[in-house]
Amino acid sequence: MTPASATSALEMRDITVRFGGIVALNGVSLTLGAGSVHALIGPNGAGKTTLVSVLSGERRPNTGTVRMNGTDISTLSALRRARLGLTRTYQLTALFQGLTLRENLLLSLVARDRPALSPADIFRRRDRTRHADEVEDLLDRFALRGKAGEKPAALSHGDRRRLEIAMALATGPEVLLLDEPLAGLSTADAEALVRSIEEGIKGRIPILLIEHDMDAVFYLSDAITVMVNGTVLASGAPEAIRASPEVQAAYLSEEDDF
Ligand SMILES: Nc1ncnc2c1ncn2[C@@H]1O[C@H](COP(=O)(O)OP(=O)(O)OP(=O)(O)O)[C@@H](O)[C@H]1O
Repeated sequence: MTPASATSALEMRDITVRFGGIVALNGVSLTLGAGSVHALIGPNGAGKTTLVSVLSGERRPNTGTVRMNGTDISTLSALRRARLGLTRTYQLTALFQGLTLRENLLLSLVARDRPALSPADIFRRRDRTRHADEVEDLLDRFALRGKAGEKPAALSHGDRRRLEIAMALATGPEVLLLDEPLAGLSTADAEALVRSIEEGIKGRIPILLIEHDMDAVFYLSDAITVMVNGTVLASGAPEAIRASPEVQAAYLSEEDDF
Protein backbone atom coordinates (compact mmCIF):
# COMPACT_ATOMS: atom_id res chain seq x y z
CA MET A 1 0.00 0.00 0.00
CA THR A 2 1.31 3.46 -0.88
CA PRO A 3 1.09 6.28 1.67
CA ALA A 4 -1.52 7.98 -0.55
CA SER A 5 -3.84 4.97 -0.48
CA ALA A 6 -3.70 4.88 3.32
CA THR A 7 -5.35 8.30 3.53
CA SER A 8 -7.57 8.20 0.45
CA ALA A 9 -11.11 6.88 0.42
CA LEU A 10 -10.96 5.90 -3.24
CA GLU A 11 -8.12 5.51 -5.66
CA MET A 12 -8.51 4.75 -9.33
CA ARG A 13 -5.32 4.05 -11.25
CA ASP A 14 -4.78 3.95 -15.01
CA ILE A 15 -8.35 3.03 -15.90
CA THR A 16 -8.92 2.31 -19.57
CA VAL A 17 -12.28 1.32 -21.07
CA ARG A 18 -12.81 0.62 -24.77
CA PHE A 19 -16.09 0.11 -26.56
CA GLY A 20 -14.92 -1.46 -29.80
CA GLY A 21 -12.91 1.29 -31.47
CA ILE A 22 -14.02 4.00 -29.00
CA VAL A 23 -11.70 4.69 -26.09
CA ALA A 24 -14.14 5.98 -23.45
CA LEU A 25 -11.45 6.18 -20.74
CA ASN A 26 -7.77 6.37 -21.53
CA GLY A 27 -5.52 5.77 -18.52
CA VAL A 28 -7.60 7.79 -16.03
CA SER A 29 -6.41 8.14 -12.43
CA LEU A 30 -8.34 9.83 -9.65
CA THR A 31 -7.91 9.99 -5.88
CA LEU A 32 -10.75 10.89 -3.53
CA GLY A 33 -9.42 12.11 -0.17
CA ALA A 34 -11.02 10.99 3.07
CA GLY A 35 -13.89 13.31 3.99
CA SER A 36 -13.65 15.45 0.88
CA VAL A 37 -16.08 16.37 -1.87
CA HIS A 38 -14.41 15.65 -5.21
CA ALA A 39 -16.26 16.72 -8.34
CA LEU A 40 -15.84 15.10 -11.73
CA ILE A 41 -16.74 17.46 -14.54
CA GLY A 42 -16.39 17.54 -18.30
CA PRO A 43 -18.42 17.98 -21.47
CA ASN A 44 -20.86 15.36 -22.79
CA GLY A 45 -19.05 12.20 -23.80
CA ALA A 46 -15.98 12.95 -21.64
CA GLY A 47 -16.30 9.59 -19.89
CA LYS A 48 -17.81 10.53 -16.51
CA THR A 49 -20.62 7.97 -16.56
CA THR A 50 -18.23 5.27 -17.71
CA LEU A 51 -15.86 6.10 -14.85
CA VAL A 52 -18.68 5.92 -12.29
CA SER A 53 -19.77 2.53 -13.63
CA VAL A 54 -16.17 1.27 -13.31
CA LEU A 55 -16.07 2.54 -9.74
CA SER A 56 -19.37 1.01 -8.75
CA GLY A 57 -18.41 -2.32 -10.31
CA GLU A 58 -21.03 -2.32 -13.06
CA ARG A 59 -18.36 -2.26 -15.75
CA ARG A 60 -14.99 -4.00 -15.78
CA PRO A 61 -12.24 -1.80 -17.23
CA ASN A 62 -9.81 -3.15 -19.84
CA THR A 63 -6.99 -2.05 -17.54
CA GLY A 64 -6.60 -0.35 -14.18
CA THR A 65 -7.30 -0.79 -10.48
CA VAL A 66 -9.78 0.56 -7.95
CA ARG A 67 -9.03 0.78 -4.23
CA MET A 68 -11.36 1.77 -1.42
CA ASN A 69 -9.81 2.68 1.95
CA GLY A 70 -6.60 1.01 0.75
CA THR A 71 -8.21 -2.31 -0.24
CA ASP A 72 -8.11 -3.45 -3.86
CA ILE A 73 -11.76 -3.89 -4.90
CA SER A 74 -11.07 -4.15 -8.65
CA THR A 75 -12.35 -7.70 -8.96
CA LEU A 76 -15.39 -7.35 -6.69
CA SER A 77 -18.94 -7.30 -8.05
CA ALA A 78 -21.16 -4.22 -7.73
CA LEU A 79 -23.06 -5.96 -4.93
CA ARG A 80 -19.90 -6.74 -2.94
CA ARG A 81 -18.71 -3.14 -3.36
CA ALA A 82 -22.10 -1.86 -2.20
CA ARG A 83 -21.90 -4.10 0.86
CA LEU A 84 -18.47 -2.63 1.63
CA GLY A 85 -20.08 0.81 1.65
CA LEU A 86 -19.54 2.12 -1.86
CA THR A 87 -22.96 3.67 -2.17
CA ARG A 88 -24.70 5.15 -5.16
CA THR A 89 -28.15 6.69 -5.00
CA TYR A 90 -30.82 5.21 -7.18
CA GLN A 91 -34.46 5.95 -7.74
CA LEU A 92 -36.36 5.10 -4.63
CA THR A 93 -38.13 2.01 -5.91
CA ALA A 94 -36.99 0.26 -2.74
CA LEU A 95 -39.11 2.53 -0.56
CA PHE A 96 -41.94 1.08 1.44
CA GLN A 97 -44.79 3.02 -0.14
CA GLY A 98 -47.18 2.25 2.70
CA LEU A 99 -44.84 3.68 5.35
CA THR A 100 -44.04 7.25 6.28
CA LEU A 101 -40.70 8.93 5.57
CA ARG A 102 -39.77 8.61 9.22
CA GLU A 103 -40.42 4.86 9.12
CA ASN A 104 -38.55 4.42 5.83
CA LEU A 105 -35.48 6.15 7.28
CA LEU A 106 -35.76 3.97 10.37
CA LEU A 107 -35.71 0.82 8.21
CA SER A 108 -32.52 1.98 6.45
CA LEU A 109 -30.83 2.45 9.81
CA VAL A 110 -31.91 -1.01 10.97
CA ALA A 111 -30.61 -2.49 7.70
CA ARG A 112 -27.26 -0.75 8.27
CA ASP A 113 -26.88 -2.25 11.75
CA ARG A 114 -28.25 -5.70 10.83
CA PRO A 115 -27.10 -6.25 7.21
CA ALA A 116 -27.88 -9.96 7.26
CA LEU A 117 -31.60 -9.46 7.92
CA SER A 118 -34.17 -9.89 5.14
CA PRO A 119 -36.48 -6.93 4.38
CA ALA A 120 -39.32 -8.75 6.17
CA ASP A 121 -37.18 -9.25 9.28
CA ILE A 122 -36.00 -5.65 9.17
CA PHE A 123 -39.64 -4.61 9.10
CA ARG A 124 -40.53 -6.88 12.05
CA ARG A 125 -37.56 -5.92 14.19
CA ARG A 126 -37.58 -2.19 13.70
CA ASP A 127 -37.07 -0.49 17.00
CA ARG A 128 -38.28 3.09 17.03
CA THR A 129 -36.55 4.06 20.24
CA ARG A 130 -33.09 2.72 19.32
CA HIS A 131 -32.70 4.87 16.22
CA ALA A 132 -34.97 7.76 17.15
CA ASP A 133 -32.21 10.37 17.48
CA GLU A 134 -30.58 9.40 14.21
CA VAL A 135 -33.89 9.50 12.34
CA GLU A 136 -34.71 12.96 13.69
CA ASP A 137 -31.18 14.16 12.85
CA LEU A 138 -31.54 12.97 9.24
CA LEU A 139 -34.96 14.61 8.93
CA ASP A 140 -33.39 17.89 10.04
CA ARG A 141 -30.25 17.66 7.95
CA PHE A 142 -32.26 16.93 4.80
CA ALA A 143 -35.04 19.45 5.49
CA LEU A 144 -37.67 16.70 5.61
CA ARG A 145 -39.08 17.24 9.08
CA GLY A 146 -42.24 18.85 7.75
CA LYS A 147 -42.88 15.74 5.64
CA ALA A 148 -41.84 13.12 8.20
CA GLY A 149 -45.37 11.76 8.61
CA GLU A 150 -46.13 11.66 4.87
CA LYS A 151 -46.00 8.64 2.58
CA PRO A 152 -43.47 8.73 -0.31
CA ALA A 153 -46.17 9.31 -2.95
CA ALA A 154 -46.98 12.69 -1.38
CA LEU A 155 -43.47 14.10 -1.87
CA SER A 156 -42.42 16.76 -4.36
CA HIS A 157 -39.58 16.10 -6.80
CA GLY A 158 -37.11 18.02 -4.61
CA ASP A 159 -38.24 16.24 -1.42
CA ARG A 160 -37.77 12.86 -3.11
CA ARG A 161 -34.25 13.73 -4.21
CA ARG A 162 -33.26 14.77 -0.68
CA LEU A 163 -34.89 11.62 0.71
CA GLU A 164 -32.90 9.46 -1.76
CA ILE A 165 -29.66 10.93 -0.44
CA ALA A 166 -30.80 10.75 3.20
CA MET A 167 -31.67 7.05 2.71
CA ALA A 168 -28.26 6.41 1.13
CA LEU A 169 -26.59 8.15 4.06
CA ALA A 170 -28.65 6.14 6.56
CA THR A 171 -27.14 2.90 5.24
CA GLY A 172 -23.74 4.02 6.60
CA PRO A 173 -21.69 4.44 3.40
CA GLU A 174 -17.89 4.59 3.28
CA VAL A 175 -18.03 6.54 0.01
CA LEU A 176 -21.02 8.22 -1.67
CA LEU A 177 -21.28 8.52 -5.45
CA LEU A 178 -23.67 11.33 -6.38
CA ASP A 179 -24.41 11.17 -10.09
CA GLU A 180 -26.06 14.42 -11.25
CA PRO A 181 -28.04 14.95 -8.03
CA LEU A 182 -29.34 18.36 -9.19
CA ALA A 183 -30.56 17.23 -12.62
CA GLY A 184 -34.15 18.30 -13.28
CA LEU A 185 -34.59 20.24 -10.04
CA SER A 186 -35.98 23.78 -9.82
CA THR A 187 -33.58 26.48 -8.64
CA ALA A 188 -35.14 26.45 -5.16
CA ASP A 189 -34.98 22.64 -4.89
CA ALA A 190 -31.39 22.62 -6.17
CA GLU A 191 -30.41 25.19 -3.54
CA ALA A 192 -32.10 23.16 -0.81
CA LEU A 193 -30.25 20.02 -1.90
CA VAL A 194 -26.89 21.82 -2.04
CA ARG A 195 -27.53 23.03 1.53
CA SER A 196 -28.39 19.49 2.64
CA ILE A 197 -25.22 18.08 1.06
CA GLU A 198 -23.18 20.83 2.70
CA GLU A 199 -24.74 20.52 6.14
CA GLY A 200 -25.62 16.84 6.10
CA ILE A 201 -22.70 15.05 4.46
CA LYS A 202 -19.72 17.25 3.61
CA GLY A 203 -16.75 16.47 5.84
CA ARG A 204 -18.34 13.28 7.23
CA ILE A 205 -18.50 10.98 4.22
CA PRO A 206 -16.30 11.34 1.11
CA ILE A 207 -18.35 12.21 -1.98
CA LEU A 208 -17.59 11.77 -5.64
CA LEU A 209 -19.88 14.31 -7.30
CA ILE A 210 -20.75 14.25 -11.00
CA GLU A 211 -22.67 17.41 -11.75
CA HIS A 212 -23.25 19.82 -14.63
CA ASP A 213 -24.28 22.76 -12.40
CA MET A 214 -20.97 24.62 -12.12
CA ASP A 215 -22.14 26.96 -9.36
CA ALA A 216 -22.91 23.95 -7.17
CA VAL A 217 -19.67 22.20 -8.14
CA PHE A 218 -17.47 25.17 -7.27
CA TYR A 219 -19.44 25.88 -4.09
CA LEU A 220 -19.35 22.33 -2.70
CA SER A 221 -16.07 20.83 -3.89
CA ASP A 222 -12.72 20.50 -2.15
CA ALA A 223 -11.18 19.16 -5.37
CA ILE A 224 -12.22 19.00 -9.02
CA THR A 225 -11.11 16.68 -11.80
CA VAL A 226 -11.83 17.82 -15.35
CA MET A 227 -12.18 15.15 -18.00
CA VAL A 228 -12.18 15.64 -21.76
CA ASN A 229 -12.31 12.86 -24.35
CA GLY A 230 -11.64 10.08 -21.87
CA THR A 231 -8.58 11.68 -20.27
CA VAL A 232 -7.94 13.87 -17.22
CA LEU A 233 -7.28 17.40 -18.39
CA ALA A 234 -6.69 18.84 -14.91
CA SER A 235 -7.22 17.95 -11.26
CA GLY A 236 -6.85 20.15 -8.21
CA ALA A 237 -8.39 22.74 -5.92
CA PRO A 238 -11.39 24.67 -7.29
CA GLU A 239 -9.46 27.96 -7.53
CA ALA A 240 -6.69 26.31 -9.56
CA ILE A 241 -9.23 24.68 -11.89
CA ARG A 242 -11.11 27.93 -12.36
CA ALA A 243 -7.87 29.74 -13.21
CA SER A 244 -6.48 27.06 -15.54
CA PRO A 245 -6.19 28.33 -19.14
CA GLU A 246 -6.42 24.75 -20.48
CA VAL A 247 -9.67 24.14 -18.61
CA GLN A 248 -11.07 27.48 -19.70
CA ALA A 249 -10.24 26.78 -23.31
CA ALA A 250 -11.48 23.21 -23.38
CA TYR A 251 -14.54 23.35 -21.21
CA LEU A 252 -15.53 26.04 -18.78
CA SER A 253 -15.81 28.88 -21.27
CA GLU A 254 -18.60 26.87 -22.96
CA GLU A 255 -20.57 26.60 -19.73
CA ASP A 256 -23.36 29.16 -19.55
CA ASP A 257 -23.47 29.22 -15.80
CA PHE A 258 -19.76 29.52 -15.10
N1 LIG B 1 -22.18 1.20 -23.98
C1 LIG B 1 -21.45 1.96 -24.82
N2 LIG B 1 -21.15 1.52 -26.05
C2 LIG B 1 -20.41 2.28 -26.90
N3 LIG B 1 -19.92 3.50 -26.59
C3 LIG B 1 -20.20 3.99 -25.37
C4 LIG B 1 -20.97 3.25 -24.42
N4 LIG B 1 -21.08 4.00 -23.29
C5 LIG B 1 -20.40 5.14 -23.52
N5 LIG B 1 -19.89 5.13 -24.77
C6 LIG B 1 -19.04 6.19 -25.35
O1 LIG B 1 -17.98 6.45 -24.46
C7 LIG B 1 -17.71 7.84 -24.38
C8 LIG B 1 -17.87 8.34 -22.95
O2 LIG B 1 -19.27 8.32 -22.62
P1 LIG B 1 -19.84 8.66 -21.15
O3 LIG B 1 -21.31 8.40 -21.18
O4 LIG B 1 -19.04 7.96 -20.12
O5 LIG B 1 -19.55 10.24 -21.08
P2 LIG B 1 -20.14 11.30 -20.03
O6 LIG B 1 -19.01 12.20 -19.69
O7 LIG B 1 -20.82 10.60 -18.92
O8 LIG B 1 -21.20 12.09 -20.88
P3 LIG B 1 -22.60 12.78 -20.37
O9 LIG B 1 -22.21 14.00 -19.60
O10 LIG B 1 -23.28 13.10 -21.66
O11 LIG B 1 -23.33 11.76 -19.56
C9 LIG B 1 -18.63 8.52 -25.39
O12 LIG B 1 -17.93 8.64 -26.61
C10 LIG B 1 -19.78 7.52 -25.51
O13 LIG B 1 -20.39 7.64 -26.79
